[in-house]
Amino acid sequence: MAFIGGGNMASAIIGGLIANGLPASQITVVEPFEAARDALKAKFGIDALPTASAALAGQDLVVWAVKPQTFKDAAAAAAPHTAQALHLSVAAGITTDSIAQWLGTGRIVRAMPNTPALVGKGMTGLFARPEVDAEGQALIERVIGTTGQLVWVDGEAKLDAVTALSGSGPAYVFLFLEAMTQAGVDMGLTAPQAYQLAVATFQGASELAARSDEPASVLRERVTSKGGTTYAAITHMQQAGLPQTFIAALRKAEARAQELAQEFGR
Ligand SMILES: NC(=O)C1=CN([C@@H]2O[C@H](COP(=O)(O)OP(=O)(O)OC[C@H]3O[C@@H](n4cnc5c(N)ncnc54)[C@H](OP(=O)(O)O)[C@@H]3O)[C@@H](O)[C@H]2O)C=CC1
Ligand SMILES: O=C(O)[C@@H]1CCC=N1
Repeated sequence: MAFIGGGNMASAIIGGLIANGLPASQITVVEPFEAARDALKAKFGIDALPTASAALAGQDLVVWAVKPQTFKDAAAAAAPHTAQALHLSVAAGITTDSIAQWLGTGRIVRAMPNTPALVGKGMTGLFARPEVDAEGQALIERVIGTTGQLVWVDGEAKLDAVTALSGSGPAYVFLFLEAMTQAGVDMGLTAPQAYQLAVATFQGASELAARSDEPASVLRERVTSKGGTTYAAITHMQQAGLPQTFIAALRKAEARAQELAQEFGR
């Protein structure tokens, strides 16, 4: 298989594949940025190519891990060498109609992964065009399955929702971690203590939610003793409009995904 673009997201998927036994020798990467090529060599022993070439011919699967802004140019360079392959794109916003036009094939799956894929805890939304058969979908599941969980969506527009929720989502969690750590420091904890408390709280609460049959609202109520500390904090958050702000923020991310399709699509 080949990767076009060898940055953050490509490294996350390559890391999962290698950890699950795929030899690095079976992975070809095209990456114009020298420092990124050096990182691939150091991390995985992969000698990435600086430009697309005939070395891409005969690949079963080509993973597109370039930024939306550079997809069209990267496709123009690689398309002549990849006509036979199944294609997997992780680019935010870029529609499979655009990709099909650039590559001259409709055998495309669009994915929206997230960076916890780096530690095997990724969450990926997938959409397959009708041209992709069951065998192709199974291959994609084997590849993405090495990075964590996956879910297929039945309409391509839903991938913009996946992008807003789980694709960008780790950044929201990190923002909360930053704020909780700051609050801990303000209250007299050391920064490492506050950070450990915040990270462990997210880990524990997420695990509890994942294992519970009850909705998050019930789990929240169980923490919220009447007239207690949690009540004081949650009431402040609700009065400050935090839930509505959060929902509106995700809609901004969804809208930006739609804009990317307009700006950088065909
Ligand atoms: N980061 C994230 O959390 C997520 C990202 N994505 C998507 O993944 C894609 C990649 O993002 P990310 O990995 O963060 O970005 P990176 O910038 O880390 O990686 C993209 C790499 O592609 C290289 N590149 C640029 N042009 C070409 C080309 N013509 N041929 C081959 N490679 C090229 C870039 O080099 P150079 O720097 O020189 O331009 C860069 O190293 C994006 O489309 C993004 O929407 C999806 C889900 C989550
Ligand atoms: O911010 C972005 O555009 C990409 C897509 C999802 C996460 N990072």
